[in-house]
Amino acid sequence: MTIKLHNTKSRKKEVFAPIDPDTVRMYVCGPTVYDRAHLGNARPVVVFDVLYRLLRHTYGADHVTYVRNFTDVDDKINARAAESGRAIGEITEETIQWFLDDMGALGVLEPNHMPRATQYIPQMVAMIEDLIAKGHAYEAEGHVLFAVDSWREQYGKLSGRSVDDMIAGARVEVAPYKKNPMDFVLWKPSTPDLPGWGSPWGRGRPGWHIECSAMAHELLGESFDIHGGGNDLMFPHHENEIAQSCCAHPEGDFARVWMHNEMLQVEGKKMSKSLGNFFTVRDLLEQGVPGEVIRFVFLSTHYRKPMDWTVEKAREAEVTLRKWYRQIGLAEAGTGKVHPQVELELSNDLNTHGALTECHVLSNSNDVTTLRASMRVLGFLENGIPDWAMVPGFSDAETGLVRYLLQEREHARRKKDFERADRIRDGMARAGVVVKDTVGEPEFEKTARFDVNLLDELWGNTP
Ligand SMILES: Nc1ncnc2c1ncn2[C@@H]1O[C@H](COP(=O)(O)OP(=O)(O)OP(=O)(O)O)[C@@H](O)[C@H]1O
Ligand SMILES: [Zn+2]
Repeated sequence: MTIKLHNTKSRKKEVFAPIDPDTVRMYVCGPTVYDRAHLGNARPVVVFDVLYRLLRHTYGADHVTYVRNFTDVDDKINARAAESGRAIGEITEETIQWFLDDMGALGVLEPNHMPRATQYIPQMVAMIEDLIAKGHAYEAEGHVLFAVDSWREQYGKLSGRSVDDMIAGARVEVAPYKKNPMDFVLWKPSTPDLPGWGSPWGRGRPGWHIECSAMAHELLGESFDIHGGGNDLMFPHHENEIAQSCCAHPEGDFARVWMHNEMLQVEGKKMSKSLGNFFTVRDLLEQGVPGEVIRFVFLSTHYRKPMDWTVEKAREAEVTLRKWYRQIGLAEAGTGKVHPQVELELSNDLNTHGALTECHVLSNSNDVTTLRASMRVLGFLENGIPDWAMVPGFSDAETGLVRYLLQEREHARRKKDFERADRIRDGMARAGVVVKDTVGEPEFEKTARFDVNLLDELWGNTP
């Protein structure tokens, strides 16, 4: 199967061929951990999870190495600690767990490596020393800065800007110790109250960009296949990652394919913490929106298009998923093969919308085993049919049937005819009725595979 991916670097869809055919290597920029992930933050996580799944499906589960970092040293974290009076480690630890729980609820697989920046400080220091030695960085007032002029021709290629345009257009911090306003921080000094590590330039901490370069190099080498992230990171973060990595390791070419997802928006503006127009993934989950519904809404739009979250989209997604789960449950469907059209759509630059459209076709033709396999490759059904897909509510007639059968079962039990009691219980389970024996009256619920005909039959066949 040929996978085509849109490469931001070439601005084209390219046929994907891994450097090492035995192991595809990809890196995605992870969150800075000081607060709950908002819905926008979840978009790249879900998008690159689908890519990870597609690569595993294509090359084999053990032939993909996916790295997604945690930025656990950052001024935003320091600020949060200062204002809350809590320890930094406590905040980052808690936030990482929140993140993993929330993304898990969206059906996201854990990457193979989730490096934390604070565990790679020696590698960052070594890389910075190397950059200084090669003439791409300089020390000034306890800071180390990357000298953009040392790489002027290349800098800005990913985002398609020239250094001069960037200087004119960007709001860059013009510190007196910078030789060029575009120069960016690799290392900065820490005061005693801030986290810091010993270095040749005194006690300090790394800049954000060098973190990703160092972790990617350590875990994936100087050339790897795919680098992903939101398109808001393209400049300056990714541009700076490229500059650092290519200058420190000129023998490699850092990432071959650069993929960027578009933003989740709220009324035309990026959902972001700084704009304050956000709600968290946890908010939605607590409102009772199932994680798989959130996932479905994300995958209904191509990752390179901006999108909104709407209640209507969530409702439609839920109705569809319920229908599909019910079909799969009713048929007690095993897992067949992923439909070739679903593979084709996903291989075409992750056309998840097209893949879901094909799932609709499979549902309409009641090809449930293929539907099941196809949904799984999209990251649904990971833990079987979820509780929320249970069909709510019994009609009066159905309730009458269930009550009658429960009475019969109770009757049999009293007469110690346990075989009959069990037959009734099992028959009800087959018909998709789950009975919970509680202290008073037994409670019962429908599952997605509820079938009134089976219940009717049981009623007729229970002597
Ligand atoms: N609205 C969004 N849609 C899609 N991805 C987003 C959105 N906002 C942030 N991201 C992604 O989430 C990750 C973390 O971003 P970040 O911590 O900068 O969030 P943010 O809300 O933009 O914060 P801030 O407003 O403080 O910059 C990045 O990979 C970024 O690309
Ligand atoms: Zn990064």
